[in-house]
Parts: sequence; structure tokens; C-alpha cells
Amino acid sequence: MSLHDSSLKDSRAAKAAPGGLSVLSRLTDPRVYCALIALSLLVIIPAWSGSTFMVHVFVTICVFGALSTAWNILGGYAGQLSLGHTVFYGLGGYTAALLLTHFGLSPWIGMIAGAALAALVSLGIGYPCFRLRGPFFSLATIAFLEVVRLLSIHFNGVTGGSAGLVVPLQIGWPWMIFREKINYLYIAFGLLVLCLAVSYAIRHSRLGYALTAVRERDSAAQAAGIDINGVKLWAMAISAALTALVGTFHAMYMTFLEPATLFSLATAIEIAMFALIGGLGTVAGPLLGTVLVVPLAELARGWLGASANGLHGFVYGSVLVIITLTLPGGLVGTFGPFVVRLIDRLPGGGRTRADVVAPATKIITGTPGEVVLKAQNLVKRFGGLTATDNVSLTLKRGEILGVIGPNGAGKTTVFAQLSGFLTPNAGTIEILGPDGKWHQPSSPDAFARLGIGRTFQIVQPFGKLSVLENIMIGAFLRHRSVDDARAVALRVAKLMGLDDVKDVEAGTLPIGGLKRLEVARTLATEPTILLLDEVMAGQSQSDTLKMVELIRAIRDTGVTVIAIEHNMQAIMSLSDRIVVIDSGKVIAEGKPDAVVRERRVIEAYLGEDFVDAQGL
Ligand SMILES: Nc1ncnc2c1ncn2[C@@H]1O[C@H](COP(=O)(O)OP(=O)(O)OP(=O)(O)O)[C@@H](O)[C@H]1O
Repeated sequence: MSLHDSSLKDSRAAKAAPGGLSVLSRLTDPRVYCALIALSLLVIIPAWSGSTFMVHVFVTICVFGALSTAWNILGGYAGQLSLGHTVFYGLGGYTAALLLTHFGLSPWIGMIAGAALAALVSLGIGYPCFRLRGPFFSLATIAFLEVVRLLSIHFNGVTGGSAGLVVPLQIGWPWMIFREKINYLYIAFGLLVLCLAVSYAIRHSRLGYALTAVRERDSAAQAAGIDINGVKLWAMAISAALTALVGTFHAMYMTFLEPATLFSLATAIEIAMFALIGGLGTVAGPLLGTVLVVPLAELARGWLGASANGLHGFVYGSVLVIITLTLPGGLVGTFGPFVVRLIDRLPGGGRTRADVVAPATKIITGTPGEVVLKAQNLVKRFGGLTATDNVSLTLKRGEILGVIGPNGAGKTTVFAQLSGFLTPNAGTIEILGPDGKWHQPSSPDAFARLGIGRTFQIVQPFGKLSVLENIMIGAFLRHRSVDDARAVALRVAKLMGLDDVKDVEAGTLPIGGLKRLEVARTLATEPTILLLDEVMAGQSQSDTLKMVELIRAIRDTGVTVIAIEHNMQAIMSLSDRIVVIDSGKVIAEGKPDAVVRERRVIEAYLGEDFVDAQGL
């Protein structure tokens, strides 16, 4: 049995098999043709009605659907609730309008410039803010929006200030201004399709899985080698650029720009709310939320007008309260599975994917027995407590090192340092990289990329994802394509006895299954050094025996294993070498049978009195 593969040729060949991915084949899938029909209604209905008001309503739906879809890339997929997203919308609008007014540049060019500027600004906001936790990011986006709004009022010589800026009225496609309103609908619809296509592509890509992992559990995501700030910045830049594109169009549509409208906090909250109502983190949710709420509000505004001023706000508020109270997963989260089942009954539906399991071909290269990790004089303090007190240890390629010690001895704290989750107060950790050089990585994802795979003592599943998707997130560390990651994940799932539950939501697994999933996700990262933290806890006797066999098999592929374990029988039979930690210090090290006889070790577990009483 081997765990590492360098070649996925077989799986690639298989995935190109019939029934797969040709355009025609996709179009005959009811999920695809139903989505296309539903989407095309956004143009067909207003065009057929011939009413200017209807066209306006559908332009608004497309604009807000696009804005909300773009917002969802950051707010839904990455879970970063930007509440000042209209800053990018306004930047898009003003950039294009100013380039048109002062330099006569077409808004199509201004649109691209606005998107680039918005992406840059988003990186400027995201870079410092993503390093902080909690609601800080949301508050920072609101603060930034307010600052930009006030600046745009202040620099009235450029922006027209609060009096606003009128777009020069040059009619025609190059100027994005039309007499026939339907042309606006075509552009708005095009932008909506673009945002949906980008959102769909991200959702089904390595980036999308990484964002979901970060949203669900950032520590497990880091252990899988994901640069959590890096992927959030990608999401923010893409989301900001798309928002700015829509902002340019909307400014041209309105032909008038003022800070209060373009940098509006209320609009920013509306955009987020549509996604929340439709289903956060889903492709279709933001558009569905928009389709539900915008017509209600627009019709209320149109029909009741001044006699019920502010009614659309009441409509938004009511719908939001009802939906969040009754449908916490939004429309898609609640009704999506049911609707999909219905759609799958249509002609061409109910397709299942062929499972392509990656072959395992490559065994880790390197000289057995060579030192692959050196930790020297590690010290870690938590306030007055020294949890790791001058711990030094080395790991040799292909060995199994058991780490034992009483509860609270400091074993997990050592692991956290060896995997980059804690930075030691003193001491160094060096890892032999695949390039044959020694490295001192500084973040958990850098440790993971160098081949350190760790499990967590308290399991860290991505609860809302399936078992297979959880494992895929590990596999993405070495495989860029979704199909390759899936093929690797299927192999690892099989190896770990999880193939029967691969489509089950990970959060529903019992503890034994979760422990196996923890190992599976780590194995999928194809580590060269595997840190196992009490993976046998909660396992039945037979599962423990299987786990022991599995760890041996993993080692036989050349992987170095370091395991913390309280199951003495298992760890003693498994380990080539044992390190005993007590009160943060290494108190013994050596062959298992020799270590267990050492007086200091017996004392650490059973106390000095017991040792004296037994005359040991
Ligand atoms: N983040 C933290 N902040 C403060 N104290 C901590 C932190 N993490 C661990 N400790 C303390 O450090 C000491 C060592 O904890 P650690 O979890 O490393 O022990 P352990 O040997 O893994 O224990 P167990 O076998 O029970 O898991 C304990 O006293 C613990 O309370």
C-alpha cells in the first residue's frame, strides 16, 4: 500500500470518458438547461412586456443580482461580511464617469480601470483587516466606506461633491447611454451572467474549496496548507472588481452620480441581505434573494409612491425577519435539495459521476534514517506557565516516534510548535525540504507545504461539507484540479474506511469516524512527516488495531510519523522510539521497552509514592 502518487494519468483518461464534459452533454443536463431557461426569463419577460417600468425593474434585478453575487464571493464563500461593499461600486462609477468627463474615455475603458482600482483598494483594506478576527473586518469596511464618501464630498472640485456629477450625454454603445432602455437590460444581464459565471467557477474550483474551508475552520484550513489571508485577498479582489464593473454600468444608467447614492451604507447592507435571504455561499442564492425582494420593493414604490414613503424599507425588513427566523439556510439552503430532486426527474436528469480513484504510485524518496526534522531548545510560555521547557527532539526519515506523558504535560503544545500553529518563545525548528535544504517555516501553511501534516486532538472537520470534500481540501495542497483532488480523496477515503460515508455531511459522523476523517484529510496532503495527536481516542478495539496497521503502512511508504497517544498498548507496539514529556520537559527517550522501565517515567504517571511503595 502506498499513499503518494505523482501520476494521475489514469484518472485523467477516465474523466474524459463519455457522459462527461462536452458542451452538448452539459446542455442536456436538466440542472443546466433549467438554470439557463430561468436566467433567460430575466430578458424575455421585460422584452415581451414592452413596458419601460418592467424593463427598469429587471435592470434593477440584474444589477442587484450581480452586486449580490459578487458580494457573495467574499461574504458567502469566504465568510467575510463586508458591509461597506458599495465603496467598490462607487469607485467603479466615479472612475468611469471622471475618465469620461475629463478625458473623453469610453465608459467601457473606465469600467476596466474602475475594476482594477477597486481590486487594488480592496487589497489595501483586506491586507491589514484580515489579520484580525471577529467583527473587525465588517466594521472596518463600514468605516472605510464612510471615509471614502466624506472624501468624495470634500473634493467637490473633482467629484462634484454632494451636488453630484452629471454624466455627459453622448448616446450610443461606445458611451453606454441609450434612448431605448432595453439596451441597458442587455448590458445589465451580461454583467449578471459574468458575475454568476465567475461565482460558479470559483465555487467549483480549488479557490472555492479553500474559501469554504477558511470560512468553516481556519485552523484546519491552515493545516491543509491553505494560506488563509491569501485566499481571502483573492476573493476580495475578485469580488471588488466585479462590483466596480456593475457600479460603472449603474452610474451610466442613472446618468447622475452623487456620494450619498454611490457610497451608500443602506445599499451595501441590501446587497448583503439579498445573499442572506437567497442562501449565503451558494451560487444561485444571491440572485434568488434579489428576484424575491427587488420586485416587491419596486412595485411597492411604484404603486404606493409618496403615500407610503419608506414602504420598500419595511418590505425589506419584513422579508429579512421572516426568512432569517424561518429559513436559516436561506431559500437555496432550505428548498434547494428538494428543487434539485424535482429537476433531476426531468429528461436527462439524475446523472451520477463515475468515481475515479487515483492510483498510488510514488513512494517518498530520501535516505531512510536521515534526520528530517530538528527541534532545538523549544520554550513556550503561556503567561506564567512554561508549557514547553527546553524541548529538543529530532525525527528520522521513516521512523515512528511515540510521544507520551501525563495529561497537561505539554505534548500538544510541542505539536503545535512543530506544525507552525504556535511560535516558540525560544528555540528553533528546522525541516528538511524536498529540495534537500533545511527550512525554518513561519506559518502553518508553510509547514504544510514543506510536508508537515498534523491532525488535531479535538477534531476539526469542515462540518457542512461532505466527507469526500473534507478530504479533497487536503488533496488540493498538491493537486490543482478538482478532478485530481477528488480522485486522490477517493483513494484516501477508501484507505481510511470512509468510502461508504463519503457523501455524508462530515458534522454528522460519530467520533470514531471524525478521528479517521482527521487522519484522512491530513494524509491527502501527502505529508512527509505526519503528526498524529491522539487519533486512537474514541476508536473501538478493532478500529484501534486497524489504525495501528494503517500507521505502519503509512510509515512503510517512507512517511515519518510522530504520534501522541494515551493508548499505551498501541503506542508501545507501534513506536520505534518513545519520547516522554512531563511538565513541559523531555524526561526520557529511547526504545519503548526501556523507556517504560525508567523510574522517572513511572513516577510521572503513577507518582513518587507508588514507585517507592513498589520498591522500583
Ligand atoms: N493556549 C493556551 N493558553 C494557555 N495555556 C495553555 C494553552 N494551551 C495549553 N495550555 C496549557 O499548557 C499545558 C500543556 O497543555 P497541552 O495541551 O500541551 O498538554 P498535553 O500533554 O497535550 O495534555 P493532554 O494529554 O491532556 O492533551 C496545560 O497546562 C495547558 O492548560
